[in-house]
Amino acid sequence: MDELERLIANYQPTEPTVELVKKAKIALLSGISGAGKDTIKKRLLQFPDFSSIVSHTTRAPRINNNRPEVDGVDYHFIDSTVAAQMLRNQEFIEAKFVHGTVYGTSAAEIRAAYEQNKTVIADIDVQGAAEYEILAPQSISIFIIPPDYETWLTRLKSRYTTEEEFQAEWPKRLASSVKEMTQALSVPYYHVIINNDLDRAVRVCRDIIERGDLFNRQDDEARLAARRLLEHIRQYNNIV
Ligand SMILES: Nc1ncnc2c1ncn2[C@@H]1O[C@H](COP(=O)(O)OP(=O)(O)OP(=O)(O)O)[C@@H](O)[C@H]1O
Repeated sequence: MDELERLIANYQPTEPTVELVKKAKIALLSGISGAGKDTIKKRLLQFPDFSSIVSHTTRAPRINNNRPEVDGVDYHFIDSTVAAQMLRNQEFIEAKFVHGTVYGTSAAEIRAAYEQNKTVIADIDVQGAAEYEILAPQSISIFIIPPDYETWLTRLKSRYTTEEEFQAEWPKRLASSVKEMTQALSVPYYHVIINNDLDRAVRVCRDIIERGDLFNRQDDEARLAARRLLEHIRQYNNIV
């Protein structure tokens, strides 16, 4: 086991960090690939009461959706020496070691937002949101879905220049989308948002974040829509 792996295996956040995470205002945006997480997050960040959580990673920046990742926006790109130092200083809320790469969220990201009374927004997978539910049960978890199967495919395809490129990526996206949606629908804490009209989706997101963890009929209807969409995805792709 190398030094970084050992530091992560034994990692514990400080007590003040644990406390901070439990009282911060946190909104988590999950959803299937192409549902609109990034688009909605960017719109929310235009309001002064939101800020984003940018994670740290030791991996190199790469091209994402035809765009090179930007330091400080997509991730804080750090080397192994800095990562080891941050781990020793207990600067992270949590840290992971995935295929030789360190990923972590620094407490400073949340502290700055907390001191300015802002809500932090993170675009996170269902597994990550489940971990936040334990660390920060007050966080608001939102699962974004496209309005229907055809619209989803059109939006996903719009990212690729050729049909071949799309087809090469599709099996991976399809499998992870079915998995993410199935997991999201199996837990009670998600507010589901149908991203049809973008302005409306952003407004609903803001309303949900402001009103806290109360669920209402609109949430039930959106959950039903998510179940129907999942059924359609399975049917159209012969997934049993
Ligand atoms: N309400 C909307 N109406 C029309 N197009 C939309 C809407 N929301 C998002 N889109 C478009 O759909 C595509 C996918 O959106 P986005 O990149 O935000 O998805 P994502 O959930 O972040 O995906 P991924 O997890 O794969 O990065 C983009 O081209 C975006 O411009």
